[in-house]
Amino acid sequence: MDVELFPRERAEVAPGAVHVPHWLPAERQRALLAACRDWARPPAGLRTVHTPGGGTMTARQVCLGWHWGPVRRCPNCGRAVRDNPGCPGRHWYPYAYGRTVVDGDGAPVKPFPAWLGEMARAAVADALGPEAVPADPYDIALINFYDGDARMGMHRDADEKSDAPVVSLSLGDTCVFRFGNTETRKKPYTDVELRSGDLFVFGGPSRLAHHGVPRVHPGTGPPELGLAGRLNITLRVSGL
Ligand SMILES: O=C(O)CCC(=O)C(=O)O
Ligand SMILES: [Fe+2]
Repeated sequence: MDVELFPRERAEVAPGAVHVPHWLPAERQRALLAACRDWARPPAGLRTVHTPGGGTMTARQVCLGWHWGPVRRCPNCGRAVRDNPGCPGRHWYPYAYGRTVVDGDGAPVKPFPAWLGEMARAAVADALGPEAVPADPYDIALINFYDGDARMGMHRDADEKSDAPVVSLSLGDTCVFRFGNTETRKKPYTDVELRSGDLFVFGGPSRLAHHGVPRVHPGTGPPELGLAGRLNITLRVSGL
């Protein structure tokens, strides 16, 4: 139960970017968490991601439908991407969607369930209106798990061919979600508090806006959910 003095209201943070507080009721949060726990198990389970720039992501990730990872071969010189830091091709197209966990156990990516696609469509309709629901099916889920000091740097979700809105659902600990602009990683941006059950949708002119998670507040999730840390599920249309 929310016991806030001032109930949190839905807000359009930028054109096409809408925050809907407590979109998922408690029992749907529990069901989604149970599904995430299954997806996180091997094979093709939760893994540590090495970013295109050579860093290591502190949030661990599992993908459904399509796996987001390094392309196996550099399109420029044909060598394995991580073996050729000097090759300019590395900077053109280092990461892409594929069907196997090339940077993990090599297993096929887990399927994207139809019910998750239905949830994404309902989320877009609620947040942006029925006319914003894409014709193409949602077919990618990226599930990020934040524990300890995990966070996520400012980036754009730009590896999809479709411009369908991205749907983001949060479970567990509250975080600061920074939603910026399409031009730079820097200001102007708006900091939004995402709590367990919150929905955030970004499409239209905000589809390629930079965003990130500068902070997660440990121990702030609903105790009855039974999750230490934060899970974020982003649902996307690949257009592939
Ligand atoms: O954890 C979040 O709220 C954001 C995740 C994200 O931006 C991504 O997976 O691309
Ligand atoms: Fe993102």
